[in-house]
Amino acid sequence: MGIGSSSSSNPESIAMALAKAKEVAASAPVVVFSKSYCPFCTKVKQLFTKLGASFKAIELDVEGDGADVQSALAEWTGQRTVPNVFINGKHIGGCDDTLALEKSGKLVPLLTEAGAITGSASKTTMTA
Ligand SMILES: N[C@@H](CCC(=O)N[C@@H](CS)C(=O)NCC(=O)O)C(=O)O
Repeated sequence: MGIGSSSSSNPESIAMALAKAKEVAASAPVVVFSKSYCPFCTKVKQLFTKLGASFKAIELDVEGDGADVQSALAEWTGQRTVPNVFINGKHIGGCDDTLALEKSGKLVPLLTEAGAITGSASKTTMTA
């Protein structure tokens, strides 16, 4: 491994990963840093799908620099676990945090404001 290699977790590669994490986090209305085998990640992605919200998922166990991005996210957000959810570029938290937002009725407005939910809301009930 030569000097300047980005394939190991050193401060330099984590700094690069931090720049990437920040760029990716703001690159879509909803971004989920995830792992393909993580049940909490599946749950959160299923919730967004159920709500009709588009999202971008980055599977850190598949990405070559996933470990560095995870370390960068831990430094930046204080959260090392996945899923690590961003809405409108803003850090939301993990699965529990996202589910709590839904329970309190705040998630759909956030998703709508971010532009992740477009068109008519499927859960809207019209009473005559
Ligand atoms: N309470 C957390 C649970 C998340 C969690 O435990 N995720 C596991 C993967 S299933 C994790 O990130 N473990 C550390 C790691 O993969 O590095 C949440 O609500 O998001």
